[in-house]
Amino acid sequence: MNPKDDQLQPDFAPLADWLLGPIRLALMDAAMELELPDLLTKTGDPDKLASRLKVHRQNLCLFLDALTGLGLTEKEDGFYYNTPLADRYLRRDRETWLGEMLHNLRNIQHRNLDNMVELIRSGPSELKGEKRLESEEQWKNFAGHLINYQKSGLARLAADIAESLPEFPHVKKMLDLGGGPGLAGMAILQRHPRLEGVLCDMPSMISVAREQAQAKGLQGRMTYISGDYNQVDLGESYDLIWTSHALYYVQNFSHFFSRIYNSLNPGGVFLSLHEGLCNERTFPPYHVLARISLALEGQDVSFSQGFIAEKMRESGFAKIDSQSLELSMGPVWLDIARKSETIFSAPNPG
Ligand SMILES: C[S@@+](CC[C@H](N)C(=O)[O-])C[C@H]1O[C@@H](n2cnc3c(N)ncnc32)[C@H](O)[C@@H]1O
Repeated sequence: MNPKDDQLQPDFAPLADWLLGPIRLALMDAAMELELPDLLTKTGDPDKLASRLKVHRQNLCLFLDALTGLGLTEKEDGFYYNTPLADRYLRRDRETWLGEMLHNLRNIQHRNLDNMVELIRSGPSELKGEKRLESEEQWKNFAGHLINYQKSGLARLAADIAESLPEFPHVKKMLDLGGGPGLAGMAILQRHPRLEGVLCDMPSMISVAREQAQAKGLQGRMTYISGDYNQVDLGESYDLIWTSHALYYVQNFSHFFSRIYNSLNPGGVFLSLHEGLCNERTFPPYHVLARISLALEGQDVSFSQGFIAEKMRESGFAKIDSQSLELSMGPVWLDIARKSETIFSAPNPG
């Protein structure tokens, strides 16, 4: 073999790195179980931490050193502090606490790791109840985690996107379709004092959303459509429809998008934020890996790139613009569908 050939071989660093995946997760889990991010706001002294937690001091220090390697703590002169990451997302007293979301997503994303080979050999078997993605029971259990997820960034993103539309000053009525606890739609409402909001979701989510609207003082500006969006009347005279990560349960896209089209006023805008798999459904890796457990059990629901924009076009929208956005949980496509070629942006919103 030519010695130069050896230099052309790939490094095995990725394989070595994959071994660390379960270790990283176990460290984060243990930190949350010990409620360390909360405790570290009171003291970073390992002696005090060990005595408060009633744990083995030396092992606690080894563990804290590893958390520092992971990026959840910083260490200085033997004292430990939360990094901004741990401080914002792993403290239970923060409204951006993601503990429940991480727990729920782990249960979904990892649920077939132990029987992966069996699923590859035999294929999916029939799924019942809560395990089915369209089950209301499942979404009911996820309401709390969706609240914190939306507060951690999605709500602001939705409001930024809506506000950036030239039509926004003239928008009077909007629909948040499959909006869960509704904080994305409510954030849009908070950017526009005359806007009325409608939220469509399953009954159990609607009751959570009512509480959220009340807490924000938006109860007088919100109404609700409770039920399966394939069946219920979606309402009419919208200027804006927002939907994110919610179209997986649509039974007939052509029919559904025609209903959306008809529910919009002339000049209305339909915004969709969903992933778009490409490279023969192998990319982006985040979505492909995060959803392999679901896909193997027969729930391969991810959208392919361009699918939603194509359905928008087919249902009569005159102008569709698509752009990709980097979110914390993988890249997504924002598809903006307009009923009219010309953008409605009269000079004075009145
Ligand atoms: C992944 S969550 C997304 C929530 C929110 N749009 C977001 O981006 O955070 C999916 C939402 O779709 C709702 N959903 C699922 N099937 C539905 C259906 N058939 N009709 C109405 N809503 C549905 C769920 O209750 C849940 O709130």
